[in-house]
Amino acid sequence: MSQPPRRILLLDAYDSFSNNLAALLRHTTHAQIHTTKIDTHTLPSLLPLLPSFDAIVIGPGPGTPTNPQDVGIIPYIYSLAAEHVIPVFGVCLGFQSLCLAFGGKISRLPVVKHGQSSVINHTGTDIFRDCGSVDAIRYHSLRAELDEVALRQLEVLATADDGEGENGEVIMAVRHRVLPFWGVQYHPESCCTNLDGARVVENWWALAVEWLVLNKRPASVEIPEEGWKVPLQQRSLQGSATMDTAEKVAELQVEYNVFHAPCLSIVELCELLEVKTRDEFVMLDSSAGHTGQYTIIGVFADHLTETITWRIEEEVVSFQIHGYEKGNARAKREVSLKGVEGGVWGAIAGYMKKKKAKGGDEECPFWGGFMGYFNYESGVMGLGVDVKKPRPGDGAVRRPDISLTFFERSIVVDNVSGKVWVQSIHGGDEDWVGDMSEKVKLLAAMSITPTTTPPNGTISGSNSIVSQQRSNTANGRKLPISTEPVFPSDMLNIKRPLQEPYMENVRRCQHELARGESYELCLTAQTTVDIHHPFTDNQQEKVDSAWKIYKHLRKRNPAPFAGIYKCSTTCLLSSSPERFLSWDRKGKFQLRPIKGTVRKAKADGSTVSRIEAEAVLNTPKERAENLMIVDLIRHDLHGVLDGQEDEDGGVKVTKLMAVEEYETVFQLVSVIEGTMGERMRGELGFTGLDVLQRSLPPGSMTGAPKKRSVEILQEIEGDANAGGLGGERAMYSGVMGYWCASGSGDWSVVIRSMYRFDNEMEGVNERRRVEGEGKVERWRIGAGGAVTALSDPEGEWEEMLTKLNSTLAVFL
Ligand SMILES: C=C(O[C@@H]1C=C(C(=O)O)C=C[C@H]1O)C(=O)O
Ligand SMILES: NC(=O)CC[C@H](N)C(=O)O
Repeated sequence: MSQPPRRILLLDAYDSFSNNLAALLRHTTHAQIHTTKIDTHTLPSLLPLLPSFDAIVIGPGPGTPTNPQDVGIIPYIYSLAAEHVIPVFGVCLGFQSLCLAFGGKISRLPVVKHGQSSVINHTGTDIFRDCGSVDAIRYHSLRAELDEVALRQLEVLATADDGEGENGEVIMAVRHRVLPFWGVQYHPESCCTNLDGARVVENWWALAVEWLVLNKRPASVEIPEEGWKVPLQQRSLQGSATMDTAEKVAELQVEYNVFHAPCLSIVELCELLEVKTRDEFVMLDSSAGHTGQYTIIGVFADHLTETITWRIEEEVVSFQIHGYEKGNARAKREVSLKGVEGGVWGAIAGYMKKKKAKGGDEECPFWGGFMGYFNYESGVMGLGVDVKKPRPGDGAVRRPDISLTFFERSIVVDNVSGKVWVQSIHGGDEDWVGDMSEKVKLLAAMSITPTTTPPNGTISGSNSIVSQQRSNTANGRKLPISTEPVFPSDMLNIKRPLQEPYMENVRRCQHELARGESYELCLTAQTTVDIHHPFTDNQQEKVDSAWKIYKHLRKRNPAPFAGIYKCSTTCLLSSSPERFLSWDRKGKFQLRPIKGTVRKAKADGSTVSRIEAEAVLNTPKERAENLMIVDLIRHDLHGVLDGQEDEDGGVKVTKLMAVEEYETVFQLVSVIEGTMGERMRGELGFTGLDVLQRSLPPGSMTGAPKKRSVEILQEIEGDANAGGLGGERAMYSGVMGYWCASGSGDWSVVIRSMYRFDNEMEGVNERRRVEGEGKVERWRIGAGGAVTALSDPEGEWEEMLTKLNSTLAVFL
């Protein structure tokens, strides 16, 4: 007779590492892991479910075990009546709660440990059986102390010696002397805890099963669906997207021309497409090495190109078709989100569900599809955190929190090989593809100088990204980087955050870290640049500096994830170095968080060398900052890719803390990858959008644990003097990128960028016009950095300025 599966209940205390623990449990125990939040159930609703489980694991989390709101149902687990007792393994907050439940005392560590490793001294017995030398990662501000009375109930299995100058000896693991309860203070699931450190989970499971057998606990029964409160299986956005039955899935045939144009200038190409005079222009631009290879331009077509926008406050999503006169009834429709599963995300997924592109060139990353942004607040909403209202800058004109344009026509340039694709998924669009190809070829031909182009049109030596990047080249020659500001300084009014309030915010963050509320907080601030345009008689003339500024930006701060999104009352200009999330057509996912920054320019005018940068980035402070985000990102990815009982996303860290060089900074970068299984992508209808939605906002911009950190930052970032917008970040800290109708996607973190709202510009204009001073437009630039317990406020201020200046430099 086959045994029923073993099941473990994982209680998640709103941490950003819980899914890593679930993955480790799944691999080592081969049991089914079911996760629920610490406050989903009350004791009466949980008790009837307990026979369905063989053990409970209580995860880490922010806050303190003495605060009922931070621990929810946890204390009840340790005080279950004898007939309900079940084996338990507590990690960090779960461990501290175990100690507290049996007489231990919780206090603050004099020196907190977040993302740092320690040698664990252990007994070599019990859950440490066969564990050799344990090197483990710690994320805690609090400690458990056990006096004689508590020690009668709990046995210490491991400690770490932090030295008398720090915390002295800190308890790292305990077990109850009679009951089947174990706990560890360190994080066995961290990717930098060694194998011997993770082995405790395997040993615990063996001991737990032994206890189950000895105590003749009956085999677990099926989980009753009702009473469980959360769906046992996650649903995909497309799986739940309702489709108009009249509408059918359209197979969109890609028509394309591909040719070599190695001397094509991206700037000239944009100008050919009338970037200077158009109200709307969208381009994802790669103007420097590493991950940056392609430039993708979405080409607007009258009466065809559609933009989807949504604002958090609204219960409708708007669809606007490009090119109609204002007021034309066909230009815009609004669709109610009432009853739409997945809300605006479900609506976006449903839109894409009907569009499947085929027949494009596999080598080309984008065939047609969505390009646009999700701002920071749209991600915050998804965490179940309220967005602060009223939002600054709000005015008469609608400012979307999500804006995505569906492009049927596009031009893609491979900046390494010089290949160009002109493509359309509109069907019957050969004429446009043909005409546009001719125009682009002609433009490229005009730039060609015989010395740089081989006669047969192929390119030699194209294997180095850097050597073939054409960002700062014209006709193959490297241009000197222009240091001319875009506008004369008397036209500008720049308002930077003030140093003292910013440093005070760093200290406030550190206070929260000391209290155990967070392990790392990415503090940010915003700078405004007002451009005062001289008065002209023609007030209708549109102030458009965007292209002028962008051209400078791509020269001054070349970046792999640069871009322009000028559409629907907002304009975003980015020169981001950071990929957030990409996925290919076969379901392979990649995240590439950056954490750890060194400025290249030294005070004496010389430049920091790579070796010097590596020395700085190899310190415990920088490595800890990066590791915390790596563990958080692993959690985000595991959360979706391992979501189904029989699915294993194979989440792996493929690059840990590599030093990468950019125009003005060195950065510490890690790469995390995973795969979405065929069943998930096929039958269950999961797409990259599911991963994107559940991973926003980017962890590198929040800190860990994500939810609590976001709440804390909303409070701290309110102060206007410190560059706060009342807790709002808007486009900054969001993501920008594409979701191709072929199934792939690539999204960057919106940093080293600037953005503008039309209403802000016009609001100021009106006043200025009356005063006869002309027009004013306002750009905002966000910048910040991760604050940890090891940060120094002055250093954080400098780091924020370094990042700010990589973008602000175009105005200086
Ligand atoms: C906050 C910013 O950057 C983020 C913070 C980093 C850090 O703390 O080292 C590095 C890259 C980004 O994830 C910014 O550029 O404004
Ligand atoms: N990782 C954790 O669970 C941390 C627990 C607690 N908030 C502390 O800081 O000590």
